[in-house]
Amino acid sequence: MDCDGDAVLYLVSPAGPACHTGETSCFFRTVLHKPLGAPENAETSMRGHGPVNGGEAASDGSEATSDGREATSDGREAASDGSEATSDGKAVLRSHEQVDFEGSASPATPQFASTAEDFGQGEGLFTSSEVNASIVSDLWRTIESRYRDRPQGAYTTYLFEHGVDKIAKKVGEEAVEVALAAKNAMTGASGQAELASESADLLYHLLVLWKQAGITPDDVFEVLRDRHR
Ligand SMILES: N=c1c2ncn([C@@H]3O[C@H](COP(=O)(O)OP(=O)(O)OP(=O)(O)O)[C@@H](O)[C@H]3O)c2ncn1[C@@H]1O[C@H](COP(=O)(O)O)[C@@H](O)[C@H]1O
Repeated sequence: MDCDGDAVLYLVSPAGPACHTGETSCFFRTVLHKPLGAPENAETSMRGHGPVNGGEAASDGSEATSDGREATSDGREAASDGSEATSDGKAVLRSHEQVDFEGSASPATPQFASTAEDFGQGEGLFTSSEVNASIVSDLWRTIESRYRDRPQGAYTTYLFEHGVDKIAKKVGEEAVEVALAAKNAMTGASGQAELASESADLLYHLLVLWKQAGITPDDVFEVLRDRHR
């Protein structure tokens, strides 16, 4: 409850989509902040789909963007230059609002970015890695819900039901597969794709192991932060 007793904040776990876009929550975009020391008038970036400033629904059920442009039928939004956002349906939005970091902002026309270059990769501001890293927190939330709800048929439930020995064994197997894939990756692009895939398997099983053993990604990230020079 807040200081004057007129607002209560509940942390809930939705059973299904709570957002009109079909997302579990309305808060599915990631905002990347300007790094300390970056120049004045640096831009903020957002990841997600749907209108930036709460556009109104069009008659066909699609949504208009804040500047009146209409979303595509599959939920993606058209960019001002006619290009569309990412093919996985998660358009990448980039607000060109000028932010002075004293709290005031002057609105400008929102534009839509779909490539790493659009995010300023190479400019030292925002990288696609920072944007993509949000999948780890999404995956962690799913793993937590599997631990809590144990839906039948889910592979994560299967792992939790078999316990720490099974999960630790899977982590060991996946780690060996990563090591072998790394050897192949040295000889070409297909090996690199295999390494990326095996690494994803390892990361997933590692997150499941953390959950089973009672630690969180934050516990690990704090260790990394402490070590970082
Ligand atoms: N990221 C993953 C993920 N990565 C790998 N795997 C599974 O890990 C297994 C690895 O394959 P293996 O051949 O080594 O293992 P297996 O023979 O299938 O299983 P075992 O009998 O050896 O345990 C495969 O079944 C993969 O599907 C994953 N399973 C689930 N997720 C994510 O976890 C979330 C919840 O998934 P469910 O619990 O399945 O709903 C979703 O977001 C998924 O995308």
